[in-house]
Amino acid sequence: MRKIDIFDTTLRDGEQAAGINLNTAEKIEIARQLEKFGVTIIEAGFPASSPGDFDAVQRIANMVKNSTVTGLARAMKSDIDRSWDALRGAEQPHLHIFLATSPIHMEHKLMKTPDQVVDIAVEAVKYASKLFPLVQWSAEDAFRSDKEFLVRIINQVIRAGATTINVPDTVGYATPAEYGALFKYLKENVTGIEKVKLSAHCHDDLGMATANTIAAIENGADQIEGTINGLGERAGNVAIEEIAVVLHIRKDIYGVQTDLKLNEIKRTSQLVSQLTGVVIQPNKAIVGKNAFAHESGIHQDGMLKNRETYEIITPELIGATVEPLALGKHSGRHAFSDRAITMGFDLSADKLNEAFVEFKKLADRKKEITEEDLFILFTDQQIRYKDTPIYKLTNVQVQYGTANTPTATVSAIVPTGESVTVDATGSGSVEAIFNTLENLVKGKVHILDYRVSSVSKGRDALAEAVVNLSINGQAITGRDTAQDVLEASAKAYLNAVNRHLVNDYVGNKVTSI
Ligand SMILES: CC(=O)SCCNC(=O)CCNC(=O)[C@H](O)C(C)(C)COP(=O)(O)OP(=O)(O)OC[C@H]1O[C@@H](n2cnc3c(N)ncnc32)[C@H](O)[C@@H]1OP(=O)(O)O
Ligand SMILES: CC(C)C(=O)C(=O)O
Ligand SMILES: [Mg+2]
Repeated sequence: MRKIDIFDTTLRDGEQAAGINLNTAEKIEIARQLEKFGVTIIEAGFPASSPGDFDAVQRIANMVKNSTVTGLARAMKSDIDRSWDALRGAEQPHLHIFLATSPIHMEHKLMKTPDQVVDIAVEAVKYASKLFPLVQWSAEDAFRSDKEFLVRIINQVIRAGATTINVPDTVGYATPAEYGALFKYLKENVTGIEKVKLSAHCHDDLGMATANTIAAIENGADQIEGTINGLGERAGNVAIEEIAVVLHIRKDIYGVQTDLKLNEIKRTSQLVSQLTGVVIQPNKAIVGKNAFAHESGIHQDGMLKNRETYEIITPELIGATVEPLALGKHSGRHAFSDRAITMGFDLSADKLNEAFVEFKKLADRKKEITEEDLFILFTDQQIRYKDTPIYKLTNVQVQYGTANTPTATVSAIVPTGESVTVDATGSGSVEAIFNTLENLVKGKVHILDYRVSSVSKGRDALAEAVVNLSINGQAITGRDTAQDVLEASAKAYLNAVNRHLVNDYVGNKVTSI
C-alpha cells in the first residue's frame, strides 16, 4: 500500500495561531507525544525567529529519535546557519526553507522579480544542501502562483538539491478539484519530480483544508502537513487527526497508509488543547467531546440494537476508551500509578507522589474523578516548572454582595520565597481577583482574553480557566483548573505569570516580572 508521510507543524504553524505561546517545557512535551503518535516529521519551530524557538528546536532535535525533526528558515544564509546550529544534533537533520512564488507576494512583500526569486531559492537550497542531508523547499502561496513559473522554479530547486517540494495553499483559497489538479500538473510537468517527495500544506480559511489535502493525496502527494486540532495561522491548518481517520475509515477508496498510531489521537489532542489553552469545539470531527455522543431517542435506540447504525468510528479507535477502574477518595497509590501508566504518562516517583497529593485533595471535594481530571493532574506534573521560582497561590477569598463592591484578598508565596497577602476591589468578583493579582505581581499586566469552561461533567465538574495576558507587552496564556471558578481564574492568571517567568529564566533567578 502507498505510504503517506505525516509532517506535523503544530509547534511552528500551530503556534503561529493568535494567542498561543508555548514555553520550551511544553513544546518538548508535545514533541514527545507527537513522536509517540508516529508522525514522520516534527517541525519544532523557526530557529532564527527568537532565542526561545532556537532553544526549543535544539532540545527537541537532540531528544527525538523516531521522527525526523525540522525547523523553518527563510531563503537566506543567516536563517540557514542558525537552523543548522539548532538541528545539527538531530538523527537526520532536515531543513524547511520557504520562499513565496505568487505574483502578489513576490511584488508586494518580497519586492523581487520572478527571476530574482528563482536565484534566491536556488542559492538557498544549494547552500542548505551542503549542511543538511534533507532539504524541503516550500513555494509559499504556491496555489496562487503562475503554474508555469512554479514548474520552472521547482525544476531548479530540485537540481539545486531539494529532497522535498511543498506546495502550500497558504491562504486557504483552493477548492479540492483545483488543488488536486495542481498536484497532477506538477507530477506531469516537473523534471525529476519522481526523485523527490511532493507535499501538501492546506489552510482552512474556506473550511476546505481536509478536502483539499485528500485531493492532493489522490493526485500523488507523498507527504501531508498539518497540525493537531487544526491549530494554525488564521483559521488554522488541516487537522492531522481528521486526515488520519479519513484515510483509515475510507481505505477502501484511498488505499494509502501512514505510520500514525490512531489510538494516540485523543491523548495528543487533549495534550495540545491543554497546553495551548485552545479549547476544542464540542462538535469538532474526531476529537470534539460530542464526536461520539448520541443524544436523540431514535439514534440511541439504533445504537442499542447495533452500534453500526450510527457509529462509523469507534471511540476506541482514537484511544478514547471507556474509563476502567473508578478512582476516588478511597483509591490508593497502586491504582493511581497504574492509571498514569495506562494513560501513557511516564512520571518519576516524586512527580507521581505530588500528583497523588493533588488527586486526594480533589477527591475530597469531588465525587467522581474523571479521565479528563486525571489527564490534567498528570500533565501538570509532567511539565511542572523545575528550578524556576514562581508564584504559588495559597488562598483566595472574595467578599461579594449585590449591594456592595466586591473585594478580593489573595495570599501567595512569591518568587523570593516570602508569603504575601494583598487585596483590591473590582466591579465583579473576577475583576477584583485580577486587580489583586496585578498588585501582587507588580507588573504591567493587561487582560487580553478570559474564558471559563467545565472540564468534566456534573455539578462538581472541574472549572478550567484560560487567561490571555499581555505582560510587559508580551502576550502569554495561562490556564488552570479548580473546582471553584474563582480559584481556577486566580490560578490561571498566576500560571501565565509563571510561564512568563520561565521564559525569562536563563540560569539567573528572575524574581519579578
Ligand atoms: C506562511 C508562513 O507561515 S511563513 C512563516 C511565518 N512565521 C513567522 O513569521 C515567525 C515569526 N517571525 C519573526 O519572528 C520575524 O518575522 C522574523 C524574526 C522571522 C523576521 O523579523 P524581521 O527581520 O524584523 O522582519 P519582518 O518580519 O518585519 O519582515 C520580514 C522580512 O523577511 C522577508 N522575507 C519574507 N519571507 C522571506 C523568505 N521566505 N525568504 C527571505 N526573506 C523573506 C520580507 O520580505 C521582509 O524583508 P524586508 O525586511 O527586507 O522587507
Ligand atoms: C511556510 C509555509 C510552508 C507555510 O506555512 C504556508 O505557506 O502556509
Ligand atoms: Mg502555513
